[in-house]
Amino acid sequence: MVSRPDTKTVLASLRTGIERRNPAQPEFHQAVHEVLETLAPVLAARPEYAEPGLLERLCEPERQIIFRVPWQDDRGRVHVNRGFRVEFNSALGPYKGGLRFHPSVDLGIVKSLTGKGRQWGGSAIRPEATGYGNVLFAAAMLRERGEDLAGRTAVVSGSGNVAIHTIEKLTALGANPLTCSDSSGYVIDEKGVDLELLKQVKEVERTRISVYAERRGASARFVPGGRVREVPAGVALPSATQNELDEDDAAALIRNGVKAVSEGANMPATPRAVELFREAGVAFGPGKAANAGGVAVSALEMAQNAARTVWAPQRVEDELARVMNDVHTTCRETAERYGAPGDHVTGADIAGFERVAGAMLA
Ligand SMILES: NC(=O)c1ccc[n+]([C@@H]2O[C@H](COP(=O)([O-])OP(=O)(O)OC[C@H]3O[C@@H](n4cnc5c(N)ncnc54)[C@H](O)[C@@H]3O)[C@@H](O)[C@H]2O)c1
Repeated sequence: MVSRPDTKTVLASLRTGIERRNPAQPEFHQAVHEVLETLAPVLAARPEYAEPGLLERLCEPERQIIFRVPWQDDRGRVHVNRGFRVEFNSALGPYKGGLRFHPSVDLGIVKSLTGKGRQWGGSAIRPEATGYGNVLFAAAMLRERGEDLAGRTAVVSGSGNVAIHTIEKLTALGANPLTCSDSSGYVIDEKGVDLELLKQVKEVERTRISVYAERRGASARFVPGGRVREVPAGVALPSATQNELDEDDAAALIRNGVKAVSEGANMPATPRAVELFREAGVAFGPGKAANAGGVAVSALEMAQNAARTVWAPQRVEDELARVMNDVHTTCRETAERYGAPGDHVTGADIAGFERVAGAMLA
């Protein structure tokens, strides 16, 4: 009789194979590793998932396209960059995507982003929804523990699309966002970030975040090269870029009593930082669930287009709130079902996996 290798051995050999086949793609390795780690209980409970090469297929994109992006700078010089499109898995229907323009972009980063099933939303990205949705997810995690977002201080990193709308929603729900940042450092504003001034500096004038502090007056100061972890707060919403929050940041946030951390950016917390939050019992919202608001509103937009109707903004916001609550409930219930109550990382990974794996097997 041939004995089956145990789940741990299957996952370890899969991981080694993926690293060998995809060299020099650390973000992709990180994304795969994070998910595989949480799948052990579902593979042990449902051996059929391990049989038909399902995991191997899930970890290999259906198609990858690398293409030329010529562009002209302000002096009229032409540059040639590379673009990447990764179509990972269409088992649940059409691919969903976004656009990222950044010097760090390569194939490994693109492979680590973008895949969300229909239960998380749908196709492209709408501006306010990712930040709004992340705040709603953080609020749901706090509610689950009998706590409230209103009245809490928050640290937000970044000052782009996600950060700005995160700050807007925090303020609307009665929390106090104290910080925003860019790659030059961060601003702390004791009175709470002034959204209009931030938009003027970043969206209109497109200048450095230090200009915000120069104009804001006594309540704000700019900390060059600093990291928002230095600021004590009840909630942290990293909303800038991948791997911006490392284990030292996590330790400082935990020491300062953070209650909830929710990822607005994709993979902003390093694996070790996530581990520390989970060990410390901090409510942690993984980006694959917490920042799904953008794709959710895109799906709502498609529904309106198909019905040739336009919903009032409030209706879209109400729908977004419903979707984010559903995403949170799915994470919570799945985590409970697999013996990890309160662990939204496990809940999000297993719920997403079950959905895609089920469709592929069918
Ligand atoms: N826009 C969306 O709807 C959406 C949806 C899901 C996930 N995301 C993810 O959220 C993140 C932010 O997206 P965005 O649309 O706001 O991008 P953006 O380009 O509008 O903003 C990024 C911000 O991060 C800042 N930043 C970059 N590197 C930094 C660093 N090292 N330290 C501090 N600040 C830094 C930039 O100055 C900028 O303000 C990305 O990881 C993106 O993939 C965005």
